[in-house]
Amino acid sequence: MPKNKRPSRQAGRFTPSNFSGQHLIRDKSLVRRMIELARLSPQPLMLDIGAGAGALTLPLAQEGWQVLAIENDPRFAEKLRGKIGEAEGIRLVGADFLEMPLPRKPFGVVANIPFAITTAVLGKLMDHPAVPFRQGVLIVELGAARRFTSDPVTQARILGWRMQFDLKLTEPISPDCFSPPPRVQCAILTVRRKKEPLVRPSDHARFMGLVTQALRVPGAPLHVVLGLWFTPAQLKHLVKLLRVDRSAPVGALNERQWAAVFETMIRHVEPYRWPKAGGLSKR
Ligand SMILES: C[S@@+](CC[C@H](N)C(=O)[O-])C[C@H]1O[C@@H](n2cnc3c(N)ncnc32)[C@H](O)[C@@H]1O
Repeated sequence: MPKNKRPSRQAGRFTPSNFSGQHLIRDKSLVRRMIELARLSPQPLMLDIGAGAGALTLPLAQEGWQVLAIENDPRFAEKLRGKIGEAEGIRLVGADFLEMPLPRKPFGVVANIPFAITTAVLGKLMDHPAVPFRQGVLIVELGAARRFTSDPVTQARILGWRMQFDLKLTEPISPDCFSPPPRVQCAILTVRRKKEPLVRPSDHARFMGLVTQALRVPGAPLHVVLGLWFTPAQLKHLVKLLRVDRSAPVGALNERQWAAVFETMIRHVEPYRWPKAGGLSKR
């Protein structure tokens, strides 16, 4: 049995489930749409994460991009190698994206990623602002796209991404665009690095330390949570600045308000009271 195929019981028999998320794009208009979106902020180098049989790899190269295609299933990698042949501008890596080193020069991503590792893939691209990821056009589960883009943001990790990047649920896509069709609705998620991040990249780890602790209980009242670090007088000033009720849930703050909380902490709270920097995955 291939490494990534988990057996599942179906109609009394063991059948391999599609654990690697091998839902290949079969609708060419979807490929054209993704390329159109990628052109809005082009990078010379594009990563196709989970390249499969090359539905995106080859059209991207034909449009003039240098493409780094990554595929960890050796059968697909071999098939794709044959298809690429002498085509220029494509490098194929047969590896697990989550384990491989990332390019050091700026890059974008255009990919139909396996849904099972969506958060891990996005984390590898966006947890650390020093990673030179600039923009992405990604097919993800509709539910995940909603979670990444909706307000309020109650998960520290997603908040961290949104301080550095604009994430947008661009459009829903029908499962019929894929073969075999996934059981869930899908969407195009576009990501673009902000020109002006809401927190300086050099402060990102410190910011993550604050929000990881502050959002442990997103429903807790703001004054109770922020009272861990701010004095009553500082808190009074902060609540006024944020224009919120001091009893509002801490998880109701938006990105700009979090930027203001952080800035106020750096300016007015004595460093020995700051929460420990952290909350980042390993690179
Ligand atoms: C949803 S399919 C997309 C295939 C192709 N890009 C397309 O759109 O037709 C996801 C692909 O990712 C590959 N894959 C799964 N996990 C991976 C990983 N950790 N690293 C690299 N590729 C992976 C699967 O083998 C599969 O080919």
